[in-house]
Amino acid sequence: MKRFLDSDIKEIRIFSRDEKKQDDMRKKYNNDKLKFYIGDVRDKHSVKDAMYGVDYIFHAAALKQVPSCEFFPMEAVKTNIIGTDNVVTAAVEMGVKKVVCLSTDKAAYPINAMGISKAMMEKVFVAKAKTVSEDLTTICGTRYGNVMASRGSVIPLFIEQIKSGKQITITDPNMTRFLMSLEEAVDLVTFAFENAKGGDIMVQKAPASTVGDLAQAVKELFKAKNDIHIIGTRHGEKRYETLLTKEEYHIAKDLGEFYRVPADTRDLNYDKYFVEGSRELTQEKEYNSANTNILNVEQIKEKLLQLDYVKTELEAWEKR
Ligand SMILES: O=c1ccn([C@@H]2O[C@H](COP(=O)(O)OP(=O)(O)O[C@H]3O[C@H](CO)[C@@H](O)[C@H](O)[C@H]3O)[C@@H](O)[C@H]2O)c(=O)[nH]1
Repeated sequence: MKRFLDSDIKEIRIFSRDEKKQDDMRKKYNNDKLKFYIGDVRDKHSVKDAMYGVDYIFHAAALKQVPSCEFFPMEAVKTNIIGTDNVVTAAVEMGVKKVVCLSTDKAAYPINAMGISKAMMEKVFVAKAKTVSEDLTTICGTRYGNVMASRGSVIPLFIEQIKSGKQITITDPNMTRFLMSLEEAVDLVTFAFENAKGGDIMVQKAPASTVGDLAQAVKELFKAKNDIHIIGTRHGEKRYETLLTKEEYHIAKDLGEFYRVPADTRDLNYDKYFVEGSRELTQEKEYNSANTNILNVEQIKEKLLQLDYVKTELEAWEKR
């Protein structure tokens, strides 16, 4: 938001369901460029109403918590899949120039309802992208891993546990997750906005860490003595996350800091599949949080100290 407010963009529309969060945001930014629209991606009318005169869309609306989607998978279907279809269909109808859809590493080789619904979301926008001329609407996406210290995630949880003198709960110390700051996630979305072609999924190369080392790094920063309690994995969790499947790695373009996964442009002509076959899928490796650059405790601490949230919490903790 900060980056957009400082640009020469004429108007920024926030479309979401939550009046309270919108009101908080209105007060926080206090800027006439920002306009707020109440609606729900599940309701195409409300989506369309917000799109008059709009050039670009960043579609981030989602049910994104793994456990809640596990218990209410149809809710994930409605928001993540049907909601995305509503957004991209309305965008095409309204002549929006570009739509960037935000996905997650949990959509690659998905095993939980959240990841499966996000994988379907990717299928929905890639298929739509192929039906529309890029001169009219370019539809593309990004896929990224855990955003460090995002709301409800494990870093704020560890910090709260330390502050309240509780045990630090670790699911599986050897579980790995990609680590990205919010700034890096925004860089990826901006990169996709500037460079992606219709149907592309953009992925950013990122380091990872084990959850055990992450907890240790937080403990050391806060000079905490809290005990560690191993609680076991939660509903629908994977030991490691995948940002590029083997199949995608095979076709992905390495752009330095990013990968571009282009859409399969073949058409629906079954003959070809039987007669021609296609490229050979060799023993490619996938790109995952277990084979990327794994940070050690010192490196995680360095990365944590770059986060405003952690810096503020740490200062308050040291002054207590
Ligand atoms: O008490 C806890 C809670 C979590 N974890 C672990 O910490 C890691 C991160 O967990 P969390 O911060 O809850 O994130 P994820 O479950 O990995 O999911 C987040 O990251 C995804 C990207 O992978 C996003 O799509 C999701 O919306 C977002 O919730 C995982 O290995 C958990 O097993 C613990 O060790 N102890």
